[in-house]
Amino acid sequence: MVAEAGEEAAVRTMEGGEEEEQGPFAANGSKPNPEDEDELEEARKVVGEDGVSYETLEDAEAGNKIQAVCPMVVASREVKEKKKVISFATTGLKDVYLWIDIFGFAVLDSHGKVTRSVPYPMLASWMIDNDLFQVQLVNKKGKQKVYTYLTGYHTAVKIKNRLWEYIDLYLKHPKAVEALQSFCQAIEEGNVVSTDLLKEGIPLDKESFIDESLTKAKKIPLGTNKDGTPKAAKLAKSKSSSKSSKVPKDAQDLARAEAELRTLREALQKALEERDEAKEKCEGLDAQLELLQLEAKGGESGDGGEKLKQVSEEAKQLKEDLELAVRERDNLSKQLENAMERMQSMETGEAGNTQQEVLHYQQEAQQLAALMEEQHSIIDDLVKAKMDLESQVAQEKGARQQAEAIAEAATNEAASAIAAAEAQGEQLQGEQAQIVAAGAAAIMEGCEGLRRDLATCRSEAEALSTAVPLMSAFALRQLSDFMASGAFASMRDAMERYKKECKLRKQLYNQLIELRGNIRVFCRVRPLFGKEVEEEEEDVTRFPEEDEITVLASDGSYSRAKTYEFDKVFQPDSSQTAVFEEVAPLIASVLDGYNFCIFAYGQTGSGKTHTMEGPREDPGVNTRAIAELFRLAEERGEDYEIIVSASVLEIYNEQLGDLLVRDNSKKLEAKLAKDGSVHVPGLTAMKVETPQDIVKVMEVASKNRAVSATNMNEHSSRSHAMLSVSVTCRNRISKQEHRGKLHLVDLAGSERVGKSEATGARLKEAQSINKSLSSLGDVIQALSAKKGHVPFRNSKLTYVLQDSLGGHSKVLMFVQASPAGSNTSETRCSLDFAARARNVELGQAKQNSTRYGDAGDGGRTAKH
Ligand SMILES: Nc1ncnc2c1ncn2[C@@H]1O[C@H](COP(=O)(O)OP(=O)(O)OP(=O)(O)O)[C@@H](O)[C@H]1O
Repeated sequence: MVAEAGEEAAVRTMEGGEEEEQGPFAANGSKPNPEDEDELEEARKVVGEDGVSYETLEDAEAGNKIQAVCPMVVASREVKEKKKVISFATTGLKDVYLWIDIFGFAVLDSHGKVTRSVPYPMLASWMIDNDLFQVQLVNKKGKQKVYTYLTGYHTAVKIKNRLWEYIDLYLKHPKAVEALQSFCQAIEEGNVVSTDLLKEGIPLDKESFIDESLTKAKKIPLGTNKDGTPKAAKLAKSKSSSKSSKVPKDAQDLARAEAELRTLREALQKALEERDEAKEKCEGLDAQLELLQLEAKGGESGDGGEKLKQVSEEAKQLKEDLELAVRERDNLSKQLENAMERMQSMETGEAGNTQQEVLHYQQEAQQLAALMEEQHSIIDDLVKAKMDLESQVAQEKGARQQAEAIAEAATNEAASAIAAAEAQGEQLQGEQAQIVAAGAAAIMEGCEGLRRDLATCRSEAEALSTAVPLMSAFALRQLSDFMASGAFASMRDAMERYKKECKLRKQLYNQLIELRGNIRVFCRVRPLFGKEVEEEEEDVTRFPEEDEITVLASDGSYSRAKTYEFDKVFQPDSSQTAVFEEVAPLIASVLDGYNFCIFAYGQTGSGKTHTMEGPREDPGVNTRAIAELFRLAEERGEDYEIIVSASVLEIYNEQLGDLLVRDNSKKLEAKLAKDGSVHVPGLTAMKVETPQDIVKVMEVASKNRAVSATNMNEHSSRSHAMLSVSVTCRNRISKQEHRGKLHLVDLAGSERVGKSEATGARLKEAQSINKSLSSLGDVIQALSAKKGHVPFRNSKLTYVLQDSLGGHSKVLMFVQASPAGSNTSETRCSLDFAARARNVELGQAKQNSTRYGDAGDGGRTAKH
């Protein structure tokens, strides 16, 4: 067999090279095209594995030509039409197509290449068992080989149906049956079937085949052939000659009909036999009756009367039996007639009906098959899904194995790394051990030295322990001798003298600065608080000596440290009382008719208000100063009459305001009197008779003071506030009157505009503050440089402070400082300013003293 030979090749071989010749199974007689040629050429090269295929055309020509033709004709036709007749999957194979024809079956791969083709004669048997399609082949030597294909149930059913479809078509087509019979017989006998047989064969184009088959099936009754012989017989013959054990469906139906006919014939035969038997019986009875009738006639003459009666009854019975037999006979005759009729009809016209029935059954069977197919397609899908899952599982397994292999490799690697590390560790341990040993040896040596030292120390200590008591006793003796001697007394005297000297020196210094009229400067540093503590800010202030302060760099280093000396330096823990103690001695001068100005300078939040005003429960300088005034006045006795009044002036945005009236929109102007004193016409002055009165005054002023928030301090004062207390002290006896003024000024914050990040109204405030404070700086500068012109008029602040800074007043400045590192530069600016101010010599203060009645009292009289 030439399993690979294509249709054209096969025909050529058989026809002796007639290329134009078309094989009998060529689809509609179409001519082959070059592409088909290529495909077929390709197909020829494929070698079957079963040992029954032929490799070359020569082989085919050498023998068994015809056997090669049939499958190849079918195969090439299918290849040509590129039909995927049946597809199935086998392990390791993809897109393999299997198809079966009446002449055999072939297997194609996805490219349409024939991988195996088997002619019908070699197909010993085939069967479909669930998902398996099994073919048993037999080669020329009679060797059997079984091929099993995994098809899926649905595919298996397709295979079966297709096979039956072709067989049905062939069996319905007389020419096909003839061809099949001759073909099979020829092969069975080992003859080569002539090509003419195939040439004369019927086309396998399915559509035309079906039409033609059905037309012919109508025209040619199945019961007869063209030559008039009963077809069943021929079929039986063909069936017996075929190697296939399968019986066509029509043949089965006809066989069934034959069997039925046979049964009916047998029944008819039986009925005829029974009829003959009954006939015989009837004839016997008639004869008996006749005889009896004769006997009856003779009996009437003698004692034959009884006998006649008996015979008559018997005859009556026999008659009844006869009638029954006749009915039976008629019945059987009728049955026989029916059977004959039925047989006749079967033999004549009912074959068509049977055919119809068969077709009907076929249709039903097809419908059932379609339903089955549906189910099988679902099952196929499930089988496919299962296979997919299995392949996935296989993949997963592969991946897992790979992962395990990687893990194992990693484990091995880790193990070897650990081993290497251990080895290295051991080596390192060895090295370390050597180092440790060397170190230990050195330490031991050191210890030995220490031990020696210790022993020396111990011996020295022992020596000392004996010496110390002796020495102590000696020292005590010396001390008591010393104390008993005049040296100790003189030393104590010296100490006391030294203290007196210091006090004197201070007094002299105070007198000196009094004479010079220097501005006294007290520096007060507040403690770190709130945010500064939370953020752990650096405290950049140090106090190396009394009344000295050092400001470090903002990071707390001494790199840019600067030390200042002031008249007094109050550290953060200084109390309000301690601060006022230093102020108190200066207050008395107010009662003596001197002007005294205390002002607090410093950046926002540095403690100006705290020092001047202070909280109610721990008041600052203002309250304490007034209280001191009243205390001093009281101290002076009833000879003195003290008249005290207070006013509070605000300078806000270069405008003067009265803080003792709620509506301070009234414009105020400072006036400089001829005597050099400054007064503000229209400014409210409140009589103060007790220290508590001044507290009330300050509360009113505090409420009216312009206060707004900035990002430097939660309640930053944005204006300068000046509490002016006028004190008139009259001596009732001498009629001497002293008029002194105490100005207590809480300046606005001195921080730079840039840092306050103020905008809009706040910016204007800051600019005004800057202007007044820089004017103050200029005034201080001019005063310290003893310049002829002092620019008091440059700002409202300096103008108002003119009578304090202009030479007739005593001035004390509190420079307030923050210890926080973030405020370092502001602190330095303030301290630099204060240091300059301290150098200012205002000259000796002028006492305002007149005779009683020489000048107006300017206030109401307070009697003590
Ligand atoms: N010596 C101090 N001891 C304890 N707390 C202080 C001290 N000095 C200032 N404070 C506190 O620091 C905060 C700021 O002080 P204060 O209002 O007096 O600053 P300021 O210089 O007057 O500010 P502004 O220029 O905004 O008026 C206040 O809460 C105050 O109680």
